[in-house]
Amino acid sequence: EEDEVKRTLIQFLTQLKGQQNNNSTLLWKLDTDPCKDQWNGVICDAQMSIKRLDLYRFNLSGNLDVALLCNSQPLAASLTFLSLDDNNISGGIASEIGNCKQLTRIHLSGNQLAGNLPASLATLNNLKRLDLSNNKFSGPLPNLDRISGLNMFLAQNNDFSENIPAFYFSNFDKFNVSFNNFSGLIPDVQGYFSADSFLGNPGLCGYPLQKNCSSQIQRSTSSKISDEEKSKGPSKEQILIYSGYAALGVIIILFVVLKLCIGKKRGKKIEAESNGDIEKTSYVSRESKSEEASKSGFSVSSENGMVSQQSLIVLARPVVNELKMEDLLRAPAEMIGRGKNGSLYKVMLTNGIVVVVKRIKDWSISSVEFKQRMQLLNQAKHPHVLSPLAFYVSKQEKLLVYEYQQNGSLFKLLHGKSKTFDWTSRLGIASSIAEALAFMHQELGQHGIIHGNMKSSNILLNNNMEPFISEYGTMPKDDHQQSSTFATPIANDAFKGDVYGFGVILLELLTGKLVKNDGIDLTDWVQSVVREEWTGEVFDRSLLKEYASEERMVNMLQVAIRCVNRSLEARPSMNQVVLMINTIKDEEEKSLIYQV
Ligand SMILES: Nc1ncnc2c1ncn2[C@@H]1O[C@H](COP(=O)(O)OP(=O)(O)OP(=O)(O)O)[C@@H](O)[C@H]1O
Repeated sequence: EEDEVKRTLIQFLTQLKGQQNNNSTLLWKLDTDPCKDQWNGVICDAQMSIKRLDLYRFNLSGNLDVALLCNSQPLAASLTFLSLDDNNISGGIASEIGNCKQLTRIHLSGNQLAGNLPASLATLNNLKRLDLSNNKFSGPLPNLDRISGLNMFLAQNNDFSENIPAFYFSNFDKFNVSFNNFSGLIPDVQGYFSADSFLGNPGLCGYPLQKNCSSQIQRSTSSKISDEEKSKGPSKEQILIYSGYAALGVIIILFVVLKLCIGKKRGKKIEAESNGDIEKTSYVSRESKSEEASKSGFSVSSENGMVSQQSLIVLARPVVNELKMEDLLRAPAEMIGRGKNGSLYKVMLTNGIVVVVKRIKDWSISSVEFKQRMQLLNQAKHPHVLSPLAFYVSKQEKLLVYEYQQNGSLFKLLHGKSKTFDWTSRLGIASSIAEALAFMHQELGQHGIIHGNMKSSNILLNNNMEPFISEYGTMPKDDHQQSSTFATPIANDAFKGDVYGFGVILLELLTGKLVKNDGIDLTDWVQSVVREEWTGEVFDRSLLKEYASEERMVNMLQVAIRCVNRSLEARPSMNQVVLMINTIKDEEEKSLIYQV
């Protein structure tokens, strides 16, 4: 299978390279490994699956053969990202793209790609970002509104035609179809996009363009009708069908009128019999509403104190498909935490799924910004970061719904009663969390989103004891920070706060000690012990008992100490931390092989 994947990739990449391109740096060879030997533009995950093909500005002038790529089952099952931006590639998008179901991003901008888009594009349910701009694509757009998570669609400077289908514009942060050949009425953009997104399409009309639609559409429809009328009058069959419809219409109207008369008579009778009852019923239902709300331990209120009608926005459809606010309010719940930035409830839904609802306190972020933040968090998915399943936002309330993690937090595991937590597992957790945090910094740093509250109670463990960073990007910031940081690149210092938090988690993993113990701060204590050259005293006794390698523990301690350095500049970036920890992990793995 590995050989087949390699062969397919080489064929795909060689076709992309084209005849003229003799760029010898693009070495994709059968006797090497795409992941281990780091083929140009091929990016793999820790499990050595090919995740990304990033060939942006590779000076490629060949042909795009998506069918080849997506007909390879292992590649189709792993590939999440395809970027060929700014090359000189020709060809089109074959319908086999629909097999590459894991794709979240497709970037094909700035090439010579042409032809119609296949309908199968609309079956890529995980797709978030699609950039087809600056190519020669033509024909109508498929109905991409079926992809609920799509939040970027760029198709400017092509030759697309016909109507623009409706999209969920409120989900989008970028949308551009300017300079094409679209025609007809622009769908309702709900104020999310300006005329710039639609300019340069002569046949397009309506808001946000300054071109009134009614006259144009009326003209075209009336000319169509008169053309049809001119071409032929109604046939005999048509006259028969129309008169049939008319007769049916008369019967329906008679039936409705009859029903109305009977209903009115009955209504009058009931009203006369029980005059005060209507008042009573509406009062009871209001009361039962508030009863329902309090059942779950939390209720959602709007300005006028009533249960809000705004709905829950579901992000992870397969897990909590169709979850509604009423389901949350009705389900039995138990409060499991009350921190400085909100309370946490464990909620048992009627379908057996257990979720956790975080109610965020005192965060003066606007609803629009909060929604944008949720969308960005939902895009930046990492296998070791717990993404919200759904959220609710109003002026008064901000709720986040997460999947409940059976095995609790790393804090509980380290400091709770059961202490069967060996060195290899600790190393595995450190490495997974470091990779996840580095990934999130890279994906969301440019939007000013960091974790902001890295600590062992925010590292959760699932059934298989796999770790997850929870509550990423949900930490309210001070107001003065708030207005200045959101949606703008943030200073390096903010990342370094997360690096510090991660360093403290490493110290907890190495020492098994609490962050604050009898007023003594763990970082101060570790640093003082190391200064006195009693480093061995630092480590958790259970690690020493299992004869874990002291050399590797010392190396890890050095990483932790660098992360908690008082000077922000002296702290490494999370990418550097990942490299250091993975070197230690590699050494550990090699030593285990030798032991076997
Ligand atoms: N999705 C979840 N599944 C299982 N346990 C969770 C989940 N989310 C949080 N917890 C646990 O619930 C407890 C309370 O969490 P909460 O977030 O309220 O407090 P905290 O993490 O201790 O502090 P902070 O408010 O600063 O985040 C913690 O022990 C946390 O590990």
